Amino acid sequence: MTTPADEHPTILVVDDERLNRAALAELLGQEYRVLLAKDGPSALAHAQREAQQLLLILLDVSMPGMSGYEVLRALRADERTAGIAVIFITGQSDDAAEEYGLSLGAADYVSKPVRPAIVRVRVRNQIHLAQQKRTLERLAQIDGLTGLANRRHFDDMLDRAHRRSRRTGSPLGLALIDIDHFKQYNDRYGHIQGDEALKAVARTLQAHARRPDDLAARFGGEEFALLVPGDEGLLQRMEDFRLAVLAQAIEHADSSTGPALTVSCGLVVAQHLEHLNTTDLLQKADSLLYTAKSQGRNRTSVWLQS
Ligand SMILES: Nc1nc2c(ncn2[C@@H]2O[C@H](COP(=O)(O)OP(=O)(O)OP(=O)(O)O)[C@@H](O)[C@H]2O)c(=O)[nH]1
Repeated sequence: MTTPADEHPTILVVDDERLNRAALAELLGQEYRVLLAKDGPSALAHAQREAQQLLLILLDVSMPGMSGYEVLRALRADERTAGIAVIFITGQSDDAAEEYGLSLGAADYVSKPVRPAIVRVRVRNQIHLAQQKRTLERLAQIDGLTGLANRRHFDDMLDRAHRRSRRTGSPLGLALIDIDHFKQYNDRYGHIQGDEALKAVARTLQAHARRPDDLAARFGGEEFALLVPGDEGLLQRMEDFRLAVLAQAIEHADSSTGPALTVSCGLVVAQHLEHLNTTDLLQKADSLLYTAKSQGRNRTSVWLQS
């Protein structure tokens, strides 16, 4: 599995001395994309903007204004930048300073004047570790069977989207989706074929999660979820998705709903989230899903908050 950070590992060099920045850029520029910052505030701005690509920061300790220690503390306090590895570069060579830097969470420590070969190896080691960490983080968010986001990741993203919508007043769309008569499907065609049907529905759902902030997830068993910050056309999209599953014509001879595999959906679009927490939203979507099931399945039940 590759991520943007694997293809373009990015390093940020932060040093108030132009010559030091230039030397490190030259040393590392062949292997990495190197960004430069001359002080703490611009380092933080770079880190926030490039958090997806940025794997490592080489951080000078002594800088006017904001010290490297303060920069590291600010990085750790922001969830977007908290996981970025930092190597301190410093002219101070006493043990206490080194111990202090490492205790703040720096991955490594390099003394000035820098020895190029040593810096190159230390950087390579940290980049390797950072890439492994990102891969594990990605794997921990993915459902192994379908490749969609798993329940844990979905819960995190729902939480985040809910906070954002509360703050901005923008709508939040949430759909829960359940395959109809899936027990009978497994009973007739077997569990392996059942897994293939789950994967087919997952692919169709993913194809309908088009915008960068949309999230298609496996909610559990034969249930899926779609999270859509904003509400642009969500109802239409759910209907398109439901009909696309039907159009795949996956034979389901034991379904009382029809000859092909179908899904039922419960859809909520909420805007005033002061009195609706994430559990309320999920419960609402779940009860709408139940309504869709009890009204005959292969349909979408909707609640649009006005
Ligand atoms: N093949 C396969 N089946 C699964 C998986 N996870 C859950 N299931 C099956 O999904 C079925 C869910 O059955 P029920 O909850 O009774 O629901 P249903 O038969 O779809 O009935 P309705 O929801 O009322 O239409 C069970 O038979 C589970 O074994 C999985 O990963 N693979």
